[in-house]
Amino acid sequence: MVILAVGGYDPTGGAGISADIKTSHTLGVYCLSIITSIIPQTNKEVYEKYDLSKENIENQFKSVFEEFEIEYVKTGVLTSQSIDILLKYIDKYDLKVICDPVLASTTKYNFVDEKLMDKYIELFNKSYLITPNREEYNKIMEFVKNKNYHLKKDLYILITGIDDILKRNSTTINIFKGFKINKEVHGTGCVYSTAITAFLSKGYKLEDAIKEAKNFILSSIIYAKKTKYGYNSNPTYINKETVIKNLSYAIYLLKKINFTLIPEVGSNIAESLPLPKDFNDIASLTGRIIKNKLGGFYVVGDIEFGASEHIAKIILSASKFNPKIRSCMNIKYDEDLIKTLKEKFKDKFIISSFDRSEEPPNVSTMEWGTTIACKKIGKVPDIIYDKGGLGKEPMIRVLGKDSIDVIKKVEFIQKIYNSIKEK
Ligand SMILES: Cc1ncc(COP(=O)(O)OP(=O)(O)O)c(N)n1
Ligand SMILES: Cc1ncsc1CCOP(=O)(O)O
Repeated sequence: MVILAVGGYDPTGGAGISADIKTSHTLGVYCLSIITSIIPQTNKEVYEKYDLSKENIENQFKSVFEEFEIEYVKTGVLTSQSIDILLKYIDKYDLKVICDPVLASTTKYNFVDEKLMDKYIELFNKSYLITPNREEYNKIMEFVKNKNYHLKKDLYILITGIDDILKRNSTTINIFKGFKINKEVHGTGCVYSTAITAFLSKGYKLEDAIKEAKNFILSSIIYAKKTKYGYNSNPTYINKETVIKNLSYAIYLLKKINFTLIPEVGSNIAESLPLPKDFNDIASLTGRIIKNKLGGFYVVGDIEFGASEHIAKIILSASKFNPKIRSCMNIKYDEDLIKTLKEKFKDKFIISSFDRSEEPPNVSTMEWGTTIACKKIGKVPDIIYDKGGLGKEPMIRVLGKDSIDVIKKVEFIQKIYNSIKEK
């Protein structure tokens, strides 16, 4: 698959063409790119907008269309010159244009004047989809009304926000629910519209492309790159395939460990999609990891979503404190082990716990215990343990960013346990 991104260049890589290429590459789609303007900026301000010449943009278009067959084009920051050229190519190659009408930067630098707005309306009427945020949508509709312009009836308009509204011919077709994440990530809009374009190029129907891109953008916000003045887009794709592959490899690694920290109830390891809503967003073994009679263990069952209850509840609670924590495994409790980890490895493991005797009535122990353990230290620990209760085995739970991370922690913990027991 190939898409073309036409937009501005942001040297910090947060927005513009850099964000488009990162997004497309992450989604396995080859991204051609045409630069309209060079826009040095930070998360505090835009320094300038240097527009490339008509001739240079003409040659950029000429090169990509000479070298590639192109169906989908995503646009970011545009200039009059680049719109004039693009309009000709739309007609010549019957291009499907997804136009992200970037009227201004989040740092309030205007990219568009009235003359350019006229050009944008012309482009909208030759586009497949436009993806304005709510503010951009209102400005566009006010401009259209004031100038007595009209938008073509078959133009899809996705008004982006926490929830996104898909319209066509003034009719709402669908609403895509989202999450409010308190993190302003530079380039989010660019990444989102490019992700939609990439999924369309893979053959997704529009509403499926939007849905998948919405999930994608949440991961990219969660894993955004921290900068001096904010966060930059860091397109990250974690889907069911990613989770199943991680768990499969984690179990492969576990089998290479002399793993003996298996509780009587057995162990399970689980990993979730980003921001899991329920058990169905979390994969684990359908069985358990259980001891065999030779001092080793069996891995029982397959990897399936919705298979875990106890570990899933731990992940659901932990991810509310830190959405980067997507995996957990329960292992056998040992007092000396916890004591040693606390005393000698506090720089490697953050440890917290809960006491079952303090459990209030009518709660889920795993949800309540995990929440208590996180609140106690103000973050999600690497290890949550409890000393058991009436008919309840004491337990250690190891948490991490994914199941491979968890297994590597378990491997280290097992080595510490072995060294203690050898003494
Ligand atoms: C070169 C360039 N392209 C696009 C933008 C807009 O990015 P941002 O201001 O972060 O807005 P969203 O992408 O989040 O809508 C830019 N600043 N520079
Ligand atoms: C029984 C039990 N209790 C705490 S973890 C555990 C094993 C894993 O349970 P599940 O497979 O329901 O996550």
